[in-house]
Amino acid sequence: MSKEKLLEKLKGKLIVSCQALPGEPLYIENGTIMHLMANAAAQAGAAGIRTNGVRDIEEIKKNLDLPVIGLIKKQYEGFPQHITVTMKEIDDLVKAKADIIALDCTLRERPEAKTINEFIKKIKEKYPDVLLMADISTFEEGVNAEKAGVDFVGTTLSGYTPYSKKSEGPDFELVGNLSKTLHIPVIAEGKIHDPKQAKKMLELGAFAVVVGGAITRPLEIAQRFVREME
Ligand SMILES: CC(=O)N[C@H](C=O)[C@@H](O)[C@H](O)[C@H](O)COP(=O)(O)O
Repeated sequence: MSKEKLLEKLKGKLIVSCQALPGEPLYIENGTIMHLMANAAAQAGAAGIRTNGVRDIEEIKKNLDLPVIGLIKKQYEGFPQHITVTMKEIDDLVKAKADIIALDCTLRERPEAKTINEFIKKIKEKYPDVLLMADISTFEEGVNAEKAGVDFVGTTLSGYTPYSKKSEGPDFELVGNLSKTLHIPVIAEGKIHDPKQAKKMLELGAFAVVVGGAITRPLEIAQRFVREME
């Protein structure tokens, strides 16, 4: 799919993150049901899917004709990043035909390439046509990712790095500031728990909105009910 087509499909729309990691109730050792989650999202009118790992990307792409943002969660000893950290994961995601590849674009030191800018340069040299979504946690990281040449910036990691803003809900301020400043699409992601919050993200200038746990993680949803009723 061309970049123009992809942008047209995703603009102003909902992207549903369908992920289950080892240890989570919907994770299956020898199989997956994430494509069923993705089918539900598609039936509801979502415009894209975000998912983890080659198996789920391939399974979802077999079933649906929607753009897939792919990532591989894997941590390397001595480094804090966990979303698409080395070229091995990029190679696997390209092979799995992810339409967009999401990767940690924080400014922390990483394995292989010393900096994120070096890593992005290497990826674009190896795969000139690949589309990259920078998962960032602060304004500075978003600005840097745009300069480094990514195609989308997502607020995925706000609240998940030791130095980023901690709050219960989504980071409206970061989405608003990045949308005003960057020239590339900003994707609002992280802790968006109800439709009004998603709509507000669009009003703040977000290009598209990723919602994960509030739609696809039943444990998380049930916990919110239980906590509220205590
Ligand atoms: C921090 C991290 O590892 N986030 C992951 C990134 O892919 C996913 O576990 C989240 O579900 C996703 O970002 C969507 O966010 P939320 O589930 O809050 O709607």
